[in-house]
Amino acid sequence: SLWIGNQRYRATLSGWYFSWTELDKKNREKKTVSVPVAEVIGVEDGRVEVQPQKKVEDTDREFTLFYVKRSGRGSSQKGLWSLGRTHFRCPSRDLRDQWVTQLRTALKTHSPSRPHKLLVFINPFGGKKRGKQIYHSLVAPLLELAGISSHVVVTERANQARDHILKKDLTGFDGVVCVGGDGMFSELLHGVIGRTQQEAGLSEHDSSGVLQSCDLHIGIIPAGSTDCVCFATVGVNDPVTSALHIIIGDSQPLDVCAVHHKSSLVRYSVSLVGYGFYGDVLAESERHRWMGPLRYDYAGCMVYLCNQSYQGTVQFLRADPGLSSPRDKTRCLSGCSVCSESKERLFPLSDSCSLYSDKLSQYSEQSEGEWTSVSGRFKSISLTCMSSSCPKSPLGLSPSAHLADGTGDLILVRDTNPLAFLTYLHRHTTSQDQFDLPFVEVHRVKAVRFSLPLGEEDEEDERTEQNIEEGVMEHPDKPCVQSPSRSISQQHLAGPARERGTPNNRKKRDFLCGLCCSKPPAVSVWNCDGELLPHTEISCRVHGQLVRLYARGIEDELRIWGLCEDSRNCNGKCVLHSQ
Ligand SMILES: Nc1ncnc2c1ncn2[C@@H]1O[C@H](COP(=O)(O)OP(=O)(O)OP(=O)(O)O)[C@@H](O)[C@H]1O
Repeated sequence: SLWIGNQRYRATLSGWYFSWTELDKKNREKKTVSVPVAEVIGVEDGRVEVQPQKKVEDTDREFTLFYVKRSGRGSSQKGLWSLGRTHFRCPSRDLRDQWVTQLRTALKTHSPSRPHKLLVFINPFGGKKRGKQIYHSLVAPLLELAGISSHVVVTERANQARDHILKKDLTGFDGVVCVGGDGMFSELLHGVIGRTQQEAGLSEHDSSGVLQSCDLHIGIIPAGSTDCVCFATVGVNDPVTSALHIIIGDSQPLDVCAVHHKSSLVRYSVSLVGYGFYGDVLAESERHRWMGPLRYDYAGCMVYLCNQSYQGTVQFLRADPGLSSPRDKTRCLSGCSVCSESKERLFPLSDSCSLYSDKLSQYSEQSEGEWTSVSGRFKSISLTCMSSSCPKSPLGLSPSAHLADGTGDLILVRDTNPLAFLTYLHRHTTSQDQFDLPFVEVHRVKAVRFSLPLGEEDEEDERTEQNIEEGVMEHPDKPCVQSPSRSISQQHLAGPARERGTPNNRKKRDFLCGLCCSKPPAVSVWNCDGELLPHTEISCRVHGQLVRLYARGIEDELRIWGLCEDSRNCNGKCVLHSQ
């Protein structure tokens, strides 16, 4: 027996769950709360509080249990986690000590993959510039409670986090965490992938090459103005929820798309590689950064009104249509079977029992299949390795895309009238099928190539050379990836370099001349996870499960609330994780 306040409970710690059942005066069982041991954050002697400030009252018959608490069933904030806390009173000090010891032992046994030491990068300028405050007030106390040590670096410049991961000794760290937005995540992504390839002696510049998947986990504490990767892998943008996923050592593999130009790696992407509409919107929004996050809405309207479309040829390698399809109406949710079955296909030589075994994705030219080619005028071309859902588009760019099946969804929107294109865009904000339109096609692919029509590619090369001269790209033989990061790309594409008047720079400036100019621009720009790419002719290849995030994908509400150790016998009285 344990007491919470004056109420008596029957508590059991059995295998994977710690449960407590309320008893009435006649010893009849009422509601049960059941917490998976894997979701226990900490067990402390006495009455302990951590929020708003740490307070310890060392009473000798009490202990405090901290655990993951989900927002209530049917809540509008699906996926939101908070820190649950319950003070238990035991009949004696001895029994209290036994409970604490047993719970801590269970925690060690059932949660072997929790991190012990993290390297945290805070971007003090991301989003609303609250990164430091968010970390110190909301995240650090939780890490301390869970016994996780952290080394914090407050960045002083763009790419500092990436360079640190690439060059510094990371012995002892289980994972790297960013406090910032998608740009900071991208720095960590490039650092972790680059470092892993360096250590494996592999070149990132070989577009058909095999990449080593990364053991160092990445955590995201959302504190940016765009936190799409966090939203798509956790389901909400909330620092506490993300911190709790990190603490319990959740592990979500993620496909990564490597973007190459000729024989050089340009960048890695996890959410969107987009040409045409999405490229133009980013380029236009970069010119209005002073507007803050509103710039995206403004740029979206302006680019839509310009009604541009672009000529080009898209070639792609289809993924196996027998495994899944972008129109099969499924959703990639936590524990997705398509993604878990893909592991064996992607890493047939790995020891399936070990999450951390050394593994190489098994791409080979022989098994690639035939390239399909589509030419024409496109309003937009998008490749996404995940649904890319976000608060504005809850189902995302491709609602049935998977996080970790080694494929991406290629969405081709052919030239059409402005009203039809508006219908396509609008459907992203509703549950209507955006692919059920005659000018839209979607393919599940492993690789994509894009080329410009004859006559356009010279100018593209000219720009490429100019960018290389300006230092956007580093030498291909250099082992680490040179990402044309936000700052660099802004500097060289959106910033002063654009104003120099080369043919391409002129073209860039004329994005919005469709309304008034007789000769609209022939070439758009690629948007790669919110960065402008310095090249137009690119090739993309999806590397299955290349990195791992401290996340678990979006949880299926029905599964969570229906999941209970003995749900068949509890007659609905049983609650997994208290509300
Ligand atoms: N100390 C720093 N000074 C300037 N830039 C930085 C610093 N630290 C990180 N950065 C860069 O700032 C960029 C944006 O950061 P982040 O993604 O955290 O915020 P954000 O508000 O979501 O960004 P944005 O709105 O520009 O997309 C990143 O690409 C990162 O490289």
